[in-house]
Amino acid sequence: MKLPPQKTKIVATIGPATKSKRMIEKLIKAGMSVARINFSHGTFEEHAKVIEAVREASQKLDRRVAILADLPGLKIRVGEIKGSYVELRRGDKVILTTRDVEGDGMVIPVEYKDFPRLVSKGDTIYLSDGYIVLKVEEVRDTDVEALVISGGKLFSRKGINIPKAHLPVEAVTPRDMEIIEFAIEHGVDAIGISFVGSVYDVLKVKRFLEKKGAGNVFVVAKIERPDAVRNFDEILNAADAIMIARGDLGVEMPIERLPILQKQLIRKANVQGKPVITATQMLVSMTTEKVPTRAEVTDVANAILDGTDAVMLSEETAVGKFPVEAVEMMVKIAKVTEEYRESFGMVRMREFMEITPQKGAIKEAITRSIVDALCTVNIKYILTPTRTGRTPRLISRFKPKQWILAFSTDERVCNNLMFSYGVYPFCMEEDFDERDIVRLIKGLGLVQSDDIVLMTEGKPIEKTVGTNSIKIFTIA
Ligand SMILES: Nc1ncnc2c1ncn2[C@@H]1O[C@H](COP(=O)(O)OP(=O)(O)OP(=O)(O)O)[C@@H](O)[C@H]1O
Ligand SMILES: CC(=O)C(=O)O
Ligand SMILES: [K+]
Ligand SMILES: [Mg+2]
Repeated sequence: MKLPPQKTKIVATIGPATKSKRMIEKLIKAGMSVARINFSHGTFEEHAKVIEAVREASQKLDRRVAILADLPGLKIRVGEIKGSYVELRRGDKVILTTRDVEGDGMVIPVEYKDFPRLVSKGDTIYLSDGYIVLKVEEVRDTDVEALVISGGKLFSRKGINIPKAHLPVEAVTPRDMEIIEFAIEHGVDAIGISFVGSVYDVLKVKRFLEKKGAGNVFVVAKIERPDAVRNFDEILNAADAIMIARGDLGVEMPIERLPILQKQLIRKANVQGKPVITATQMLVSMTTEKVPTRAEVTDVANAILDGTDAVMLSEETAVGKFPVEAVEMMVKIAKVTEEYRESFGMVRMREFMEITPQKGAIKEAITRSIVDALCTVNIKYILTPTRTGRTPRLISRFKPKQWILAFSTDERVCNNLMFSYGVYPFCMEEDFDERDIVRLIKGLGLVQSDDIVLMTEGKPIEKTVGTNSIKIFTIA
């Protein structure tokens, strides 16, 4: 077998342009690692079909794909607009209303009953990730009258941001809980919590999952409001992974702060060994064009150099004209860029040692010592038997140039390793041992006699102990 050309993981949002089996197969072949379903759009019926199609295609092609269910959360949205969009021009007066109407040029429905209570005269309202800007002129019972400051095409169901408004503190809504139940029933691997405000949002979802016997579902905390940035350390600690959701974050905070914030959040997630997804507008011009802009290509490359585990596509694959090309483009950028990060290992480790406290876990010491070994011996693969996925994730944070082959008996653990840079998971039979691993990778042609590999172990092997040793050996 051949391992993928790139170690960076690719999250692709499935939508109208890609929900068919044929398109999902194409995305998988192109390199999609995670299929994201945005529950802000579409119906349960559609989503159930997508889930089934992803599982079928993944099985047919023998390529592992995780499924991420992204919750709507607290986002206020525009309702349905006649003919799917209206063109708003600078100087136009519009009425945003909570009345149940279909939108046209003058009247725009808003799907949030308390909307008029959130704004007052003079406030700025952003539509469609900040693409359109309005200024509030008058607030009435169900209506908000506003002036278009900066115009553009406004499509149905686009987001509304009012950075000044104080939204309810709890980000996880009753509707989100219903979606989580649906997701569990349909065997989704991971849940993305939108607009996380504090650690309690993460814990609420975690507790619910545990109660439902789905404690192994991955919880991805989406960082997209200032509260989440402020409470980031606690959120990171409780979540399994994070997403830098730059779409909303870039409206809720001064957009010019994004680049540095992205680097800071990625570094913190790396130190903790939690996968991080960089999301939104990465190749957005490919929604309509076959070739991305130089700035977009550079953005993808820079996110990888920052240490992101995964890069994400939204409208590019959900509604775009070139979804397969967008995934292929990310693969190409990743492949070329990753070659230039080799030397990061030691530098990063020194930084990590300065940040992490001395009273770290045994795994912490073991995974650090691997970096040293990789610099000393010509090691072909890092082999990690794992129960929870923790060990391969702790190694992945150093972004080694070797693949980390992970071996687990748990399908869900394998799927969730699809979020981690450079990790290739294999699902094993119960009670597998070192010989089974070597037999498997030899059989697949990944290694030959005389190749040197590094394996992490929990000794004694018959007991449930965490990883506490490494072994470097030559394949017989
Ligand atoms: N399942 C779907 N059905 C229809 N359209 C979709 C679907 N998923 C995504 N889209 C379209 O692709 C666009 C980009 O997707 P994306 O997931 O970034 O959504 P978003 O509306 O910007 O909100 P969010 O902040 O929740 O990500 C959406 O605005 C929507 O127009
Ligand atoms: C992905 C997402 O929710 C955002 O960028 O806002
Ligand atoms: K969402
Ligand atoms: Mg968002």
